[in-house]
Amino acid sequence: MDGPSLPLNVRRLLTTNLLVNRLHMFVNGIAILALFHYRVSTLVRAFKTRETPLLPYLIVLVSEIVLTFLWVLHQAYKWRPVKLEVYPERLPGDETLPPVDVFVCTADPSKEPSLGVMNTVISAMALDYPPDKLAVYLQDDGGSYVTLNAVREAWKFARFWVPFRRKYELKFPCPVAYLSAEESVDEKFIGSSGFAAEKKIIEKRYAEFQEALEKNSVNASASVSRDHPPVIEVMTDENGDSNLKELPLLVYVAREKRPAHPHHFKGGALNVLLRVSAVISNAPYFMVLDCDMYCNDPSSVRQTMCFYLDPKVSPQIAWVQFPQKFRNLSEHDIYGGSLHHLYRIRQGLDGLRGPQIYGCNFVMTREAIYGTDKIQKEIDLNQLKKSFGSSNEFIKSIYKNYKPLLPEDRNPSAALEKELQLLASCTYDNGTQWGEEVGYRYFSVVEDCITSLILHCKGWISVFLNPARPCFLGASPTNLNDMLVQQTRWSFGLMQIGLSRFNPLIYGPLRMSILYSMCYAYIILESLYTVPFYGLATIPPICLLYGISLYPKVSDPYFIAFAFVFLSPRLKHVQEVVSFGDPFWTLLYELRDWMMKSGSCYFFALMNAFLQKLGLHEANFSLTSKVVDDEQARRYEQGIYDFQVSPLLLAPLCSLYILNLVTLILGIPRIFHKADQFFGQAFLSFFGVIVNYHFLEGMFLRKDNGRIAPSVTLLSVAISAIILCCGSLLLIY
Ligand SMILES: O=c1ccn([C@@H]2O[C@H](COP(=O)(O)OP(=O)(O)O[C@H]3O[C@H](CO)[C@@H](O)[C@H](O)[C@H]3O)[C@@H](O)[C@H]2O)c(=O)[nH]1
Ligand SMILES: [Mn+2]
Repeated sequence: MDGPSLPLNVRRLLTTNLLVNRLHMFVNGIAILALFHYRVSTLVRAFKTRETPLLPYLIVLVSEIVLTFLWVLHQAYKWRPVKLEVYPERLPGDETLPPVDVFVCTADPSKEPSLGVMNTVISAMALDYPPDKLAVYLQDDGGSYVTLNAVREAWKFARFWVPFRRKYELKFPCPVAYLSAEESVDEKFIGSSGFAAEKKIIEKRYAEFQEALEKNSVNASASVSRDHPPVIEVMTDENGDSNLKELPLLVYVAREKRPAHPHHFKGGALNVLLRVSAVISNAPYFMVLDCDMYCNDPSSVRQTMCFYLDPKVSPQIAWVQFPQKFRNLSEHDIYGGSLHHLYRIRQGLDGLRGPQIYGCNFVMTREAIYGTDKIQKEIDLNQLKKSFGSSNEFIKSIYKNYKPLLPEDRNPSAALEKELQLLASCTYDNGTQWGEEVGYRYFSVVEDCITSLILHCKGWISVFLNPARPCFLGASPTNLNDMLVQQTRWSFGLMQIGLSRFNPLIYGPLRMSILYSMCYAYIILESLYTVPFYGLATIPPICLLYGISLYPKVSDPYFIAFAFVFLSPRLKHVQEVVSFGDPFWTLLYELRDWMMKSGSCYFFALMNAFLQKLGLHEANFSLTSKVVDDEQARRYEQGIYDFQVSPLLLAPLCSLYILNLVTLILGIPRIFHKADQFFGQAFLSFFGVIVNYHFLEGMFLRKDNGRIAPSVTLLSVAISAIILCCGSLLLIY
């Protein structure tokens, strides 16, 4: 018999990767040391002789120090790669599964169309989990009647969809995914006449549902309100004709919003959901979904139970994280939407303390996010109110044997209504520990990263589950502007943390291992790449123009060290991409993305974070649009860059490109006459110009709408001329 003897989860050390990684670290580390030996000795000489100008030399040195610093931090990810596997089929019977609450956040029906959001909600209701142990909450930050009506329509459709999905054990919990699937997804029942008839009915009802939502969405953007009281509605059975026991709970929540009160973006929304759900269903575990991330595999929550029902590991685990995967990626994923560059290395985190929270697609324990694991039984009520706020009912809910207030018919009593209004009010947090020590932390616009940093520092661990069949599917930005804007927002949020007392280089090592602090430090300080990027994209080309050599001659033995430090990370990249099974051109796209981020997103993130420190900039959350622009989508599909990008984000990149191109052309005579001396330096610019060929195309060769606007090109020419002049003045004379 299988049973207690068979493990629910297995952790495998990836030995080959581990060996390759450590070997690379060792060899590359030595080459870096040789490089710095050269730098320091030439600098000392330059100080004495004053032959070469010092400033350009120092800038290049600082660039190399920052690059090395980030490289060292990055190695922590590669130290101990581990893969986790789960066996949900070995789970005990349904009666032993714990309840789970699902939280979906949405903010604006004009940017996040209702049909998509409702498909996410319905897919969560249709998970393969006992319906009486599943509750789905939709938090609407738009406070929009369009969304509320859509939820009511979704509830109507779910009454048919959920039992249908369950009865035929369909592998697709999301209606639109099931109905538009190309392959035959239900061949198991294809012969049975009952199934065919039922599927027809479902198709018809889905069409009606879709039509109702379309009608309902006409005034979507006008329906969004920033000034409204809390609205909470539990969907229920007005006519008494459906069996509520077969359907998970569905609750619409719009927290109170007032212009004068900070609402803390998604972190604030999730904290309201934690409180509201506590007095309605109070499951010990909750799952978070973004509104465009539907459930693709019905077994996702069960898979997480392979950890939570394993007594050996469960007491320390705060969350089980799935990756974000996307259904709309083209073969040429030019904007790096797959995020594979992240997932390739994240295996290393499981060998340490586990992955960060990636915002959605994870199942977490309330205990961890409340911090109640350390609360003693005899603690005084006033003390608890200071932490958790004034609601007695909520405080009762943090104890194990609490019975939530919602009656079986799902019609809230007046007392419950009153409690809900209090818990979803915008002043509830005031004077409490919410956002500070309890719940999602408000400190940064990337609520996920700061919250996981703090929980990891408190001793919690997490695990990363990346099964072959994606459990959740979302939509990735398919144009350059959205990609850059999103990245700028993330990087800004991370820099908020990096510039605060939570800087993991200081905050981390006191509370967790050095290796793990390095992982956090890397993602949080990644924006620092902008420093060497600007340094190396301006100084070497300008110096080339003036015949100042910054790198060893090709005949110099030190040249090998430089060449190695340049080449070996490229080769390591090849190894990682190939062994992960990504197509070869991923190498090029990832390199381009990294350069675009470094020149644009990281730069503005760093600036804005400094400005915020000085009180000159206010943190904001620019929602990514989930509405698809057909022309842009077509270009993305064909692998053609769409440069309809805010000039602010684009001009720095174009300027750097022009600068390198021009200096390279003007420097040709020098390169040929003194190839030995200038090869390295010229190669750097050459590499940048070749890798970023799409900029050349966008500025000078393309004629379509997606090209770089001539005004931006002109502006960039001017900027690069200014950089050239200033650079020459400052550095040469
Ligand atoms: O004030 C807000 C802002 C956003 N959201 C919701 O948050 C989710 C994520 O917003 P989106 O604009 O899609 O941002 P992304 O950049 O795609 O989000 C990534 O980055 C966020 C911040 O780190 C994480 O919360 C997300 O889970 C992660 O997918 C969406 O469902 C929004 O509706 C709110 O509910 N309230
Ligand atoms: Mn999103």
